[in-house]
Amino acid sequence: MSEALRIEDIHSYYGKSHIIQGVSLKVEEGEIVTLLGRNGAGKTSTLKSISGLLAPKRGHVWISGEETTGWPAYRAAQNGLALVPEHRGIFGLLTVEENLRISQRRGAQWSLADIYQIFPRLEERRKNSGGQLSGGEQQMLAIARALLGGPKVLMLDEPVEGLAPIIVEEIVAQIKKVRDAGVSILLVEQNLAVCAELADRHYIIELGKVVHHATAAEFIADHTVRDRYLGVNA
Ligand SMILES: Nc1ncnc2c1ncn2[C@@H]1O[C@H](COP(=O)(O)OP(=O)(O)OP(=O)(O)O)[C@@H](O)[C@H]1O
Repeated sequence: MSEALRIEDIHSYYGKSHIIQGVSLKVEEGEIVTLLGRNGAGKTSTLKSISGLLAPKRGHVWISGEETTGWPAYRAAQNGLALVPEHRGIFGLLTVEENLRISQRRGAQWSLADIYQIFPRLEERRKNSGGQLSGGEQQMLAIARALLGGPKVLMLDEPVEGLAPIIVEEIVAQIKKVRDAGVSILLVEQNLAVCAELADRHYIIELGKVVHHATAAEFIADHTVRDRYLGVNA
């Protein structure tokens, strides 16, 4: 198996605040890996450090074996990295189909037909404006737009936060289909049932440091980890 994403000893700051303090992790090709932790642990800042939205002061980032450390976000995106941020970033005044068409990259492997196969609701809603969509549909549109850029690695920041259980199930199934289509995924998510269902491996981060790493089976078996690091008795 080869590595889709690797970061090593990343240190990032907001002003003088040393927020990310030496994070290392990897996502192998075809894997879904989660980054877990309490509020403020540094999960979003880690994704920003990988994508180039927050320039790390130390450490290294590789995407599909190519070092992209310090690259601006648009260049990392061209090299196969996509980030779907928490506040979804879709165009509310454009229709669903317009939102998709402006994200299409010439030569990328995803067609609109491929997208509609994974997200049939988007096809049903293709003439509606982005602003008319439910929260779950907006999340699907945000993921679909990211895919049209042809990423090798997709980073999702809390994709099911605040959504009804039935929509969560739908999005979980869609994320699996995206993985099955060959996209490797780094997932930040607070819903532990979703993480347990989707992921091959988990990293837990606390105060900007990775404090625990577990395979899917270890994570499901070891309830003390959830209590200790995540503050839940799940
Ligand atoms: N733009 C910013 N400027 C200064 N400090 C920030 C900024 N963004 C985040 N922080 C701080 O950095 C720390 C890590 O935040 P981050 O958003 O990465 O955490 P998180 O694990 O994603 O948490 P959450 O689940 O609440 O989103 C927090 O203490 C937060 O207050």
